[in-house]
Amino acid sequence: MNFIKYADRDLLAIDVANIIAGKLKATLLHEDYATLAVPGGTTPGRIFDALCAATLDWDRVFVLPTDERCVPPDHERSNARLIRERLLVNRAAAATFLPLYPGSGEPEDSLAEVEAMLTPRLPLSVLILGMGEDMHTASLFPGMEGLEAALAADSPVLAVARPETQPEPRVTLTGPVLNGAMSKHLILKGPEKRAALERALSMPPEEAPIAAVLDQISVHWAE
Ligand SMILES: O=C(O)[C@H](O)[C@@H](O)[C@H](O)[C@H](O)COP(=O)(O)O
Repeated sequence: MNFIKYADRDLLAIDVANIIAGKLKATLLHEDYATLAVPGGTTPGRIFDALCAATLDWDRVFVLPTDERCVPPDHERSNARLIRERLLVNRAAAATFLPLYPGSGEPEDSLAEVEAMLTPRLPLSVLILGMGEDMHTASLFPGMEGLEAALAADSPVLAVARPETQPEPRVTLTGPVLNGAMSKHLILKGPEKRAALERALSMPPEEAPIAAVLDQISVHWAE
């Protein structure tokens, strides 16, 4: 695990955007396309604001969420909405979005279609993850019903029951898909999350799901 500390959150956002753009460009030098998975939450927006202006062949990039809340695509808690409003604009508007949830109905009803869409585009070229103070990542929450399955699943995506701390059911990329990304980045802010990450280093993924993806990951942190 490579831990990078930034002087402030703006510098983190600008630098991570540059790093991600560089990884995408490097992938596109030798691949027909690149697949970028990004988190929801309050941290990635500033990164998206910088990344969307990067000069690269966005028309050869697939963008998907690491997880999705089961809400309509225009809902304020929708990760698809966050990505469309903050990342898939400017030059990055040329990228192709791969939704994990169609925005209505039971998530299980569309999983086969999502899996068929996603599988040919794996492994992920670049992965950005966030983490909660409870050491969840994507929608892999400690104590969640179905967590063990999601940590070890053969399928790349699973619908999971509403985590206790969340208002809606989720769809999440599974542990092996996240951990198998070619370039992995964890974005963290605040002392509480740095402490939570430290704790996770000595915990099993069933108790600290972030522990399932820490192998060869770059952690980008600012106060
Ligand atoms: O859909 C989500 O909520 C995210 O994928 C989730 O895993 C997020 O990354 C963490 O909760 C950290 O969120 P912050 O960026 O707000 O700290």
